[in-house]
Amino acid sequence: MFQVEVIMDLSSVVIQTTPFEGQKPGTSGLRKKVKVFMEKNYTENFIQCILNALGSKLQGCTLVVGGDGRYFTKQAINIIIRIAAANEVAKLIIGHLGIFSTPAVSSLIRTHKVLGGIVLTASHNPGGIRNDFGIKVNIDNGGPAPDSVTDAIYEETKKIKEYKFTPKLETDRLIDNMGTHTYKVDGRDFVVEIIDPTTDYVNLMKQIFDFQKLRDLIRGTDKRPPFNVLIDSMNGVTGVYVRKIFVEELGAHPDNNVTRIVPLDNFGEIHPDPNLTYAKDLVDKVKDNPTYDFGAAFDGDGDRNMIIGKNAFFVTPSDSLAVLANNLECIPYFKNHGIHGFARSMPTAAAVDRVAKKLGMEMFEVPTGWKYFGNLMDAGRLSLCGEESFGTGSDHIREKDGIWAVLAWLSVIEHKKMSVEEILKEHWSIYGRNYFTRYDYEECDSDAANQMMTHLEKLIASSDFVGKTYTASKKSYTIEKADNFSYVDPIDKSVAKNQGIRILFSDGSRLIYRLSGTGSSGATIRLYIDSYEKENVFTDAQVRNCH
Ligand SMILES: O=P([O-])(O)O[C@H]1O[C@H](COP(=O)(O)O)[C@@H](O)[C@H](O)[C@H]1O
Ligand SMILES: [Mg+2]
Repeated sequence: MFQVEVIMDLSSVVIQTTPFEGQKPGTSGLRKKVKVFMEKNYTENFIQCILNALGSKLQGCTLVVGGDGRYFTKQAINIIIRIAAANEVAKLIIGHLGIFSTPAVSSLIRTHKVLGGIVLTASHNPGGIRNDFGIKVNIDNGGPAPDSVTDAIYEETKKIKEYKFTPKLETDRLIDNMGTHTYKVDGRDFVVEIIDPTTDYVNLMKQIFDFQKLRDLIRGTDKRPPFNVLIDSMNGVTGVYVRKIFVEELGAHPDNNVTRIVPLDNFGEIHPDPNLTYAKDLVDKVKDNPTYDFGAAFDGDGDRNMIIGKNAFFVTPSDSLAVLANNLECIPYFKNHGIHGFARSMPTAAAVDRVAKKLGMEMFEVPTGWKYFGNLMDAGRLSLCGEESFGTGSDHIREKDGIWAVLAWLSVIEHKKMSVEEILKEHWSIYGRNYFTRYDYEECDSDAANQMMTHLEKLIASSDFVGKTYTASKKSYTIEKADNFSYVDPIDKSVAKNQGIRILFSDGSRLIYRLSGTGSSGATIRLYIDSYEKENVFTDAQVRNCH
């Protein structure tokens, strides 16, 4: 660590620009192909619009900046530094080499009590020069910006005429070394602090979990053999955190217990998305080696997770949420902070609702997007939430958190002294099972996808739709209700409309159609099937839901 005092007084300049079409943030920030972000002024415009949308809070503020290290991260950071300096931002806290996982940004914003952050990621979308980049804004609670903020940014992008820039501020290799750099820009102090991306986050995890118990689980003790894990970072940002937490703190073996833990700017040409399709490598390794008791994978920016047990026994994200909800006493954090309610996104299977009911907890159903959980957490009404899209998290931060989810699962396993499969089977025999499947239709024509949604909307509005009965595999399903999901935030009363077509059946089963908000081109249609069984709980979900 070092301090650099740059005495020279730098001046900012104003550069003329014109708006770009389509700079509308999606579910989780602006995601486009790298080559789009590389167009002259494209990234500069968007950054200036973010700062414009911050309004009077901008002057003298501190922002956290970093991301999953994908291609174009360094170039984007250099642009952010020069634009922030010219716009009277007082300080940027940036991860060494530009690296911060999304959960780490959320944590840093909270621990440093700063105005917000700029997260450079396209999450699970492939990286590299031919693939995706993304820019996302987080607000002062550490969470993704709500619609009101992203709408304001979008409005700015439609009318931008100029951006401010500090051309002589030398950014070359700035993020390669940790330390504090102080500049004079237009007579004001401007500070860039480059920090270790792991320190704050590792400390947070140590406060939440019992690291000694987790170490005993992984290393084994006189009384129990080592619990053999395989943690797969999929060449994404979690690699640096996995090395610190699993290898250095918890004693996992660097060759046998962790894999793909060096972040690569193209994720090694894979799709860094932890699911059965894209994390097949992990699934195969755990299947082929019966000594593995557990496997987990994360996405590019570290907020998603997938959990599998011995023989690659798969835990759906919806079940993962329900199991954790049922076992929070295994995690020290919740003993200290209490448990204040659960939530899930609308398409997520309703397994957690049953746990909430049994425990007498408040339960919320929100639109897809982690940003919808923030207000409830800030109001002290939500402790644990999750999404079918491989997101699980708690009110320790305001993002979903992949590493947290794995440590939570290991805490439950340590406490219950049961395997992943045993835990799931016990859960289903108590609560019944929500069989869940999702089908994705990617890169569809956008107009055609929109027409399909319009058609569905008309269909569910027809007078004889509700009450219709369908029979499949000797079971009858009667439509009880159908709508296009809309949500009124219980805290600030903001309204989110058109969040997906829901067809709800009288036994609690559901069919949901929605357009994804995270792609970078074309449309992705998602079809979700959630079907509840009280008794028949041990069938394959694909088989069950295809009937
Ligand atoms: O991409 P991430 O990991 O930030 O995940 C993002 O998108 C997911 C949905 O994606 P889609 O709109 O494609 O269904 C959301 O569930 C999640 O809260 C959001 O952060
Ligand atoms: Mg992600």
